[in-house]
Amino acid sequence: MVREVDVVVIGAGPVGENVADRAKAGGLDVVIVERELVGGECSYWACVPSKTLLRSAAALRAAQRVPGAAEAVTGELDVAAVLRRRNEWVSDWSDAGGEEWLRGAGIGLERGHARLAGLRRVVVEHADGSTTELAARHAVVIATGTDAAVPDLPGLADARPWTSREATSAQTAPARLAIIGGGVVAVEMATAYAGFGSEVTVLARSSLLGGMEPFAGEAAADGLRGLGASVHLGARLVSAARDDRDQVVIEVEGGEPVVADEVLVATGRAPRTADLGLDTVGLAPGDWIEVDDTLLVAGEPAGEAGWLYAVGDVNRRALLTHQGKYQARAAGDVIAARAAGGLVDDADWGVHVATADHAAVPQVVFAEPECASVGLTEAAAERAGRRTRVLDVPLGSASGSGIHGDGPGGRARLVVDRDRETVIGATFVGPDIAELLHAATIAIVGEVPIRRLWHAVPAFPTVSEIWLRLLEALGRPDAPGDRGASAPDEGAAA
Ligand SMILES: Cc1cc2nc3c(=O)[nH]c(=O)nc-3n(C[C@H](O)[C@H](O)[C@H](O)COP(=O)(O)OP(=O)(O)OC[C@H]3O[C@@H](n4cnc5c(N)ncnc54)[C@H](O)[C@@H]3O)c2cc1C
Ligand SMILES: NC(=O)c1ccc[n+]([C@@H]2O[C@H](COP(=O)([O-])OP(=O)(O)OC[C@H]3O[C@@H](n4cnc5c(N)ncnc54)[C@H](O)[C@@H]3O)[C@@H](O)[C@H]2O)c1
Repeated sequence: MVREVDVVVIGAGPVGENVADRAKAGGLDVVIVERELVGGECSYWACVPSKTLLRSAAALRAAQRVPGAAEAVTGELDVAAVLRRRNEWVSDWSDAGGEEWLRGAGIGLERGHARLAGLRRVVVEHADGSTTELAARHAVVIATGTDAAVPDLPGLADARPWTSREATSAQTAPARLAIIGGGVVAVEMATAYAGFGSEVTVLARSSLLGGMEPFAGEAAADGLRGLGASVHLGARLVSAARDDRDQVVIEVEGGEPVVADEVLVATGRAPRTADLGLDTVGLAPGDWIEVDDTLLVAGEPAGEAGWLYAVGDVNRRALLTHQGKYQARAAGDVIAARAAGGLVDDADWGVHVATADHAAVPQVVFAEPECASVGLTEAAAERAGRRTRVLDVPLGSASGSGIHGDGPGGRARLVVDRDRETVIGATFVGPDIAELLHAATIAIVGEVPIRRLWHAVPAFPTVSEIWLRLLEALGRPDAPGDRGASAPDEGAAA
């Protein structure tokens, strides 16, 4: 039997859920297909468990930076309590809440593995081997996310490596953890497990946090070392194996082997498209799926344009939950608009496009210290041929930062477009700076002129006064004597 619906969404991660929600709100009849847990990677094996694993030790360190509070911190981190709190946040890996939310929103759920079966058709294979065929009147949306990519290092696959799934769901902390990779997962998991007291060794083939300003990766490396981790940059790995004592032994070119109880592979992601029936619509199985700014799959899949969308991680535009959900809002709304024959607002920054993917993708790495960035780095701006001014100020130049806590202050950078006189990139590195980021995102997306930013007054004494220090470093427009001048701050830390 074929079940006819307006829209079929494949994958009930945060992105699929949001597409379904918007399309439903637009008056369409929607079915979502999920083969594991409603809520996806983010809720159960990524954002939520990783952040709950990190938070307790970060809170402890924050207290230790404030004399008076520091003296009151007399105990050790209670790792078992951290793991219990993580288990609560992931509902012990039950998606009953997600299922209830779908029911409440009036979105149909088919549990099973979905595959495309030609034009606007999807076949769902259920756990008992039975199938359901879905025919979409208007659109099919692929929101299947990504899996961890495991590199082809000799012996690694047989060494039972952890991926982000095992690292975020472990019920005990290994005594020794080796981590291959230097990106966000590697840095955050190294921070979490070092905080638990594991002996952590990071093996990165280059520097850390490659997509950010170099000073962010340097601070993350220093921070990890400060937590007792070993950080090897530029490491060339030869092989990995589990020995007869169940230890993982990783051979490193020109160095001593690294021996650990577990090895986490954190070397990026691969799209979940290998077994999705992509060949039935003329696309290559296993590939990332290219889309336009309305999230429509490029070309004419199965010979007809305008019905197949790919949203979230799977389109590789920005592998972040918030950015995928942003795409999802645009996709759900444009599907409803196209179904109704309504106006499609697909100009840059229109309702139905994900323009910010190109200009302002915010990201916070919950490292020690936190590293947050949005927009272009200095190097990316240069590659894009933009004429820029780059301003750096120490975080401690805002007295709010010093009052917030003692210790290494961190750094803030703005990348300003000289021709347009607007901010096009920002990076903040320091303790508890995550919440500084959204102001920068608004400045970039709003293309707020620098001369107007001078009127956005940060409250004293908040860490946000770092914005004033950055503007002072830039100089006030039309005040020729003021280039780079900095007015005194009441009580700024050195
Ligand atoms: C360790 C880690 C930490 C992270 N932390 C953050 C963070 O702090 N902030 C942030 O913004 N991002 C973070 N991310 C990234 C974030 O997890 C992803 O960007 C996000 O999950 C993508 O959402 P999605 O819905 O596209 O895919 P997913 O969350 O992967 O969901 C896809 C869903 O599709 C289902 N599915 C796949 N194939 C099929 C099929 N054929 N049939 C039926 N169902 C299918 C899957 O079971 C899954 O439920 C983190 C990632 C990792 C690995
Ligand atoms: N706080 C957050 O926002 C957050 C947290 C975790 C993950 N994420 C997202 O999840 C995605 C995946 O994170 P990730 O850390 O796995 O990927 P990543 O792309 O951030 O980093 C991959 C790292 O692995 C290294 N690498 C790649 N191939 C390798 C190989 N063959 N051998 C050795 N090293 C290799 C790269 O040099 C890089 O350092 C990211 O895009 C990130 O945006 C976000």
